[in-house]
Amino acid sequence: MSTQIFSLHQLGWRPAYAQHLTIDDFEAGYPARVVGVHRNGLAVLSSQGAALVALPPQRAAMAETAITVGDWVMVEQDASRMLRLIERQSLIARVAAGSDHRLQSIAANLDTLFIVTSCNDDFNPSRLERYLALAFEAAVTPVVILTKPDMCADANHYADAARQVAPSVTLLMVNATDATSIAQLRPWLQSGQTVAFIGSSGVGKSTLTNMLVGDTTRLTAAIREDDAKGRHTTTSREMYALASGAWVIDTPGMRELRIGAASTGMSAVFDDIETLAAQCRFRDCRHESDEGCAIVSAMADGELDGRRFANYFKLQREAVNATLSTKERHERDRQFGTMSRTAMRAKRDRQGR
Ligand SMILES: Nc1nc2c(ncn2[C@@H]2O[C@H](COP(=O)(O)OP(=O)(O)OP(=O)(O)O)[C@@H](O)[C@H]2O)c(=O)[nH]1
Ligand SMILES: [Zn+2]
Repeated sequence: MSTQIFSLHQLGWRPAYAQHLTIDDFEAGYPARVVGVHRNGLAVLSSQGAALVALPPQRAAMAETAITVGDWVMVEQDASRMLRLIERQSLIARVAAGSDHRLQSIAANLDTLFIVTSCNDDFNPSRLERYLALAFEAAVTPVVILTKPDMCADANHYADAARQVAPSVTLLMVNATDATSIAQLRPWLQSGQTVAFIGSSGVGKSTLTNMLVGDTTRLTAAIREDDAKGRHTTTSREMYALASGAWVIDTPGMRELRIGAASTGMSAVFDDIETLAAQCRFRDCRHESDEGCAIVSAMADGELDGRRFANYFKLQREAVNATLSTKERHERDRQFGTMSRTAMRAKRDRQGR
């Protein structure tokens, strides 16, 4: 079991968390940060050290969706049992696979989301927009990292394209294999800061984190702890400390993110398009013909990239889908089913069968 003890401040505690707690809360328990979520409880770190705490019975069933890595919880004094979840400052969630489109928590209380892409074929403005919308929706500050500038003849071409997509977002060009270059990340990696890396396979996320972990013992290593019945259990952590004192959240869920109901995030990334849409002559403009449509006219003038508008449309559709209730989705699927059956019948009729 890890013996390192962190202060609340080192663990990322902020005064804002205390605003939602009462004196009674502090008398009953103490705050702890969730570093792993398991079927039999939560792996937490607090100023008392590492522990595996049980979930209250009503929480256990919904633990996987309700509490996530990075969360702050109150733990009962002496009982190793979670009392309550402390209100989050930010939350990355995704639409769960399956038909009910539940929102599933992935990572909580992040300060920065590093969006990693490379100066090569991986670079894709639409994917960048998707990740940016996700960060803004989660209330996390995005920072774009362009890796492999050393392997490309014209890295500035990629940097310009990234700036065009997100003029107000910080962009760093980082050779992930070079410690001097990685030092550019320092302002976001101060003690108690929590970050995550997102991006396609092979863009350099592990290279970056491995370099940043430095000499300290990597805390992702499984730790052995006694569970409530005195048995040894092995728990793995999905949040670990960097040499600088910052925390990295690295959960499997981070690698499979789809956008959810992201209206705030969409507005932050596509404010240019939403401003244009407000100038269309008709309030319900579908932006398809040039009759008083500010968007069609901006595309014709070359002021708005057709690719960007198409991606806005696509993400918007995904976001709407995510907010439909199961009943509405069934109704839509049923209508679609009727439509395709009618089409099939028409086709058979035409073929004289
Ligand atoms: N020259 C150079 N090589 C890099 C850079 N960033 C990453 N690489 C190399 O690219 C390869 C893939 O990097 P990884 O760190 O494994 O990529 P990843 O994003 O963690 O990939 P997954 O684990 O599959 O998600 C490794 O061989 C790295 O050494 C860079 O900035 N410059
Ligand atoms: Zn329009």
